[in-house]
Amino acid sequence: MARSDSEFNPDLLLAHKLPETRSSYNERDVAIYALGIGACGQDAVDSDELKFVYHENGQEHIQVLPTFVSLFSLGSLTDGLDLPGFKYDPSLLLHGQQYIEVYRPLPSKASLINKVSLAGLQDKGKAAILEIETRSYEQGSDELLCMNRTTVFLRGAGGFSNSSKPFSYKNYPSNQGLAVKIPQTQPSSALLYRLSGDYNPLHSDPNVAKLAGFPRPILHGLCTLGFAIKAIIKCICKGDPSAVKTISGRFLATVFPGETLITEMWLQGLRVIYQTKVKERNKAVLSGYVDIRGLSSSL
Ligand SMILES: CCCCCCCCCCCCC/C=C/C(=O)SCCNC(=O)CCNC(=O)[C@H](O)C(C)(C)COP(=O)(O)OP(=O)(O)OC[C@H]1O[C@@H](n2cnc3c(N)ncnc32)[C@H](O)[C@@H]1OP(=O)(O)O
Repeated sequence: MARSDSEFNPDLLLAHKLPETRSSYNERDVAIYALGIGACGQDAVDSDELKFVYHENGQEHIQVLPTFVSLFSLGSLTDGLDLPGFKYDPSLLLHGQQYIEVYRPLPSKASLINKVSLAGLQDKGKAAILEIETRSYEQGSDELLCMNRTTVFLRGAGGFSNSSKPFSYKNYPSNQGLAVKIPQTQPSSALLYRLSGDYNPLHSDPNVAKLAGFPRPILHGLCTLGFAIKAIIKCICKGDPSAVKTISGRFLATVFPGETLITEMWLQGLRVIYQTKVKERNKAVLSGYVDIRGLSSSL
């Protein structure tokens, strides 16, 4: 892996105000996203999943999976990594965690205003951790639709503060039985998923992947998250995507397109604890929790 030639000035970085961004999506975007996380991947008429890609039974709108909102954080940094007090090699960046809150039913098309802020910065010695919060509103509405907190793990960028008291900032408070096999990812999964808007060549270009220290392109973290949460919606929420209130996930290890993902889940009250493993390597790659609004009485 190449050494990072990074420079951090936490005071400058945290004082920087990030601009609002605008974005929009339509039903085609919603369907392409669902296909990218494997909806109907094993069965084109899957009765639990057709509604995410097609107007099943004449339904008026395609239903939106809650992890779709993770795409709203992709354009958070309009100037890429060009931030004051921050110099970093983007090829060494890995997605560390994703936290999502969905406040209202998701429309199948919308124009959005995204308010972006830096929510955290930590010096972990060998790495720096940066957290970016994106609060999304429908244009013309004062009501918050959803919130994403994206944690990026910046390899080689730690050690910018006093090692006896490493820099740590966060602007928010810190907070059995069911197992399901998720259909395996496809060798082309990252190539399809990138069409939802994350064109980082780490996921498609073998040379870029090698420079970043991987034998071949790796799967987008948010694609793995989408697979896992879709399984929870199927198994626990009886197929109802609007039952999901909050999603939290930490990416523990890389996934290669084509590997089989198995998600185990445990229901504790209205919280689902989950862990996703790559079957071929018996390796945990993602863990976290999902808070749900309620369970239907027939469960
Ligand atoms: C300014 C730049 C921002 C740009 C942002 C743009 C907007 C948003 C876009 C976001 C998308 C970014 C691009 C997407 C890329 C991807 O999708 S990459 C694929 C998905 N991610 C992965 O595959 C990563 C898988 N995980 C790993 O490989 C490893 O877990 C790791 C991240 C390399 C860390 O492992 P390791 O170095 O062994 O760490 P540890 O020694 O275990 O721990 C050190 C400390 O770091 C904390 N930590 C560990 N893992 C994470 C994590 N995933 N997230 C957050 N924090 C982590 C850990 O707790 C340790 O801390 P302390 O306990 O305090 O010491």
